[in-house]
Amino acid sequence: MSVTPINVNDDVLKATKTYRQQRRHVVALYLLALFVMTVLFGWLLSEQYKQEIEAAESRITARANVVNEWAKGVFAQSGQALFGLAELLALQGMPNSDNDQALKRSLENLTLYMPMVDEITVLSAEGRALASGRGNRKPDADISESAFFNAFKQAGQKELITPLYWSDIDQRYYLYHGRRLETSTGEFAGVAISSIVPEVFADALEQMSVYDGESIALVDPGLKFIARYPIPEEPFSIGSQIDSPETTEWLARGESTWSINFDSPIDGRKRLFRILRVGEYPMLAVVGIDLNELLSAWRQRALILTLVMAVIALLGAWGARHYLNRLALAHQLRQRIEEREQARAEAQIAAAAFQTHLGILITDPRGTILKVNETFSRITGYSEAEIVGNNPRMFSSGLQNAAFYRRLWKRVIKTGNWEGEIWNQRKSGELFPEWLTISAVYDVAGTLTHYVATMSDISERKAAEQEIHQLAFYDTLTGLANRRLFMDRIDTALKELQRHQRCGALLFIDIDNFKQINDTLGHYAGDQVLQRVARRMGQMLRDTDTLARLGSDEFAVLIEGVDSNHAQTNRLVERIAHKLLAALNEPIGLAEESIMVTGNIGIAIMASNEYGVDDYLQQVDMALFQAKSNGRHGVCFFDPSMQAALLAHVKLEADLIQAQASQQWQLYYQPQVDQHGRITGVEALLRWHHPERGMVSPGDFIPLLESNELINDVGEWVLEDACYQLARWAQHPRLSELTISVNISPLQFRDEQFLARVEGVFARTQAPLQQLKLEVTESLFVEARDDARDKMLALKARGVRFSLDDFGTGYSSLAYLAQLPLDQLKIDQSFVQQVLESQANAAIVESTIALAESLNLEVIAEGVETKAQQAWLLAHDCHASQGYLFGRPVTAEAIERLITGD
Ligand SMILES: Nc1nc2c(ncn2[C@@H]2O[C@@H]3COP(=O)(O)O[C@H]4[C@@H](O)[C@H](n5cnc6c(=O)[nH]c(N)nc65)O[C@@H]4COP(=O)(O)O[C@H]3[C@H]2O)c(=O)[nH]1
Repeated sequence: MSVTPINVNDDVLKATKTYRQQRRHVVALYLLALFVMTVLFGWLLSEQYKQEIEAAESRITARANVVNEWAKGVFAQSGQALFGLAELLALQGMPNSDNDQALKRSLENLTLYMPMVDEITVLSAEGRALASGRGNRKPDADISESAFFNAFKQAGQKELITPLYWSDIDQRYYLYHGRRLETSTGEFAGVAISSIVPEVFADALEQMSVYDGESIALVDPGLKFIARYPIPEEPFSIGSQIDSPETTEWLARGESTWSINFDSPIDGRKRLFRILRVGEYPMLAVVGIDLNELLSAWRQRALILTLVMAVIALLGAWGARHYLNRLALAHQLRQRIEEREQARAEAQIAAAAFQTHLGILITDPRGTILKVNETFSRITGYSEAEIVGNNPRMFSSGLQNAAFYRRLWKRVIKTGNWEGEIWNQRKSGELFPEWLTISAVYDVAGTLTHYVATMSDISERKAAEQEIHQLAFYDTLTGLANRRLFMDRIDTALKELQRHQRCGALLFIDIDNFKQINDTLGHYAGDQVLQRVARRMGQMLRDTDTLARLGSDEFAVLIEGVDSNHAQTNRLVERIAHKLLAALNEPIGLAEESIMVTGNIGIAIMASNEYGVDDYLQQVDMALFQAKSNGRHGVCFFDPSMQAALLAHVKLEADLIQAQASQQWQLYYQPQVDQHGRITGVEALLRWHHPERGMVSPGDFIPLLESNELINDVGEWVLEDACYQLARWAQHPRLSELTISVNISPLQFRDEQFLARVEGVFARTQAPLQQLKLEVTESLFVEARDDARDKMLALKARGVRFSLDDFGTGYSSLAYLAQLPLDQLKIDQSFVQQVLESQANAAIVESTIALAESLNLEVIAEGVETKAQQAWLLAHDCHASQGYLFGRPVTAEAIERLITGD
């Protein structure tokens, strides 16, 4: 089934995000439009307001100017009349009581022509009224002391107008306009005063056409009310004091015009005022306009605009809301589509998931199987029809007990799921491991609806794990534990032993000459030998013991918790070790031949707390080394003295390397005699002059030389020194017949470079090779026999002879003797020295002599110490001998002296 990948969740999220963004954009756009519209309307209204105010200002300014001019005209008219009067009186001179009638008439006439002037009076220089324009009114006022009158006495003061002035006589207010009268010579002659009635201003203002809300007022500089239109209601009448601190302040500033906006102190209405000083006269023209009335049209427009704006805002809000609704609807629609897509995708996924490589089984809450997938059928081998309706118990392997299942279900009920490894049974009856997950499924109300189990067949994985484990911890050839596992087991065993105060044992088993077996019989045979040996040893051990293969031919055994008694443990382990050796010694039948293997066992008893794994490994190693060194194919327990011996061994090894470097070697020669006791030859025996130890015997260091391959170099030196000796003796008539037997170690002989090295020695020394005998041991022929034979033949061709040393101690396989190019058998001294005491030894020696005779080989007995031994040997036809009886190993010079008698 192919499934189109749908990333539904991502789409839904993206769509929701876009929707929210769009919604935010619409709201932001609407608010922006609202803001712009508000700013625009606000600006429009403020502009109109400004225009209204500016228009009103220019209107009231113009009106104030008109009033100003008009008021000035009133005073100018009065001023002209007074001027004419003053001119007249200057010409005619001031009247007296006799001639004042003409002046009175003139004054009456003047008054008649100036309706705003109530009376014109002429005062004498003393302030006494000389004549008045009001008919026969008696001049009764004396104002000589008044500031107004006295001001005219100043020559420069021509004309002066008072603010509103209360006339006690007339009980009314006047504005007195005075003019200085002068004589023809210019001296102060008196004052002509015209009394201007303030009402005239009110009448004049009344004549003016004013706009609605407009007011025109005249006040004197002391803010006393003179006139106003519209006429104010009580208590404002001429002379009333107007309370306007702002105006008082302005007056103090001395400015001539002022526009201000405040509540009128007269009618309390908020007005825009234009205030002008009326020329130099003591009067202010105040034109005001009622702001309420002025702005009523503007307010109306503002109201309309606001309404329009509100309507637009509402319409916009409605449109935006409508759009948002549409968006929401579209979003919901898209969401629903996407949810449907999601559901479809989930269904697809569920279907795909159901067809997975995992086996799936679905049950109802009672455990009745409702459905399984193909994988489940394939794993179990049951078809769906065979499974559905059953209980999963049908797969039970029986390997898990009821308690296991109880725990499993307890966990499922508690936590909702369980997972783990379980063994089940296929239809075929085969048991198999599976990894099982059980999940409880609940509906939204929390009611258990199903159980879903998924499982995977882990038998292959298990097998692979097992294989990995096997490879990691077991030896592939023998199936035994490998070094890693063995070390692990020792570690664990040691802890156990220490905890339970018991003893255990470590055994290292080394198979002798396995390398030779491998080289001569091939690796396949070698492998077979190892497998057989492993099997046999395994049969000798208990299940609790661990048998391991640590290296090619190294085996080890761990014996755990044997006993708490050390001696008891020793005995038991020794018995086991001998059983193992005996098992090893059984002949092993291979395809073509049967071979014998031998081995050595080193044992360390593990008991105390003071040693760790490494210590015990070291101990068992030493014990094995000791067992091998003993050379008896036996068993050796570790004892502390070994450690010292090993150290000594290590020291000796270092000294040997030094010995070779500084040529601390010397050859001693031991005589070999014939039946007459005549020296026919010598055996070259190596001696080591150790700077501290003195003369060291080869028995102590030859095995060490062999173990680190120094034997090749030392052996070459021995051969070379012996050959030089031969070459020297060849020059001596009484020594030229002497042979020299040189010991050749099997390891030296087997070395690939052996022939080349020997040829080099021959070439360098030019020794008479027919006088040279190489002593080889039987062990040389245990393996690579053909190779040894070939080398012998090659040397034989050069005239070299061969003697078989230590005969009778080794393998003694007679069959090969005939095939080898030998010249002499050398009877080992162990037989010779017991020849008189042991019949068995005597029999061996006898048969060796007979064998040599039958093979046409010479025979020589070594280790002859007594005449009796010599006699016995001679009686049994062994004519050649070597031993202390004839001479100990000595220097070449000593041999020469012995023979030549010099
Ligand atoms: N008890 C007793 N011993 C007697 C008597 N006659 C001789 N011997 C000793 O027996 C050993 C004879 O040498 P081997 O069997 O070849 O045994 C030799 C030989 O296997 C080895 N060896 C000595 N020199 C060399 C050498 O140059 N090369 C090699 N590869 N091995 C050598 O060391 C072994 C021991 O040599 P040595 O200590 O020199 O010991 C010599 C000699 O001193 C006797 O009547 N009684």
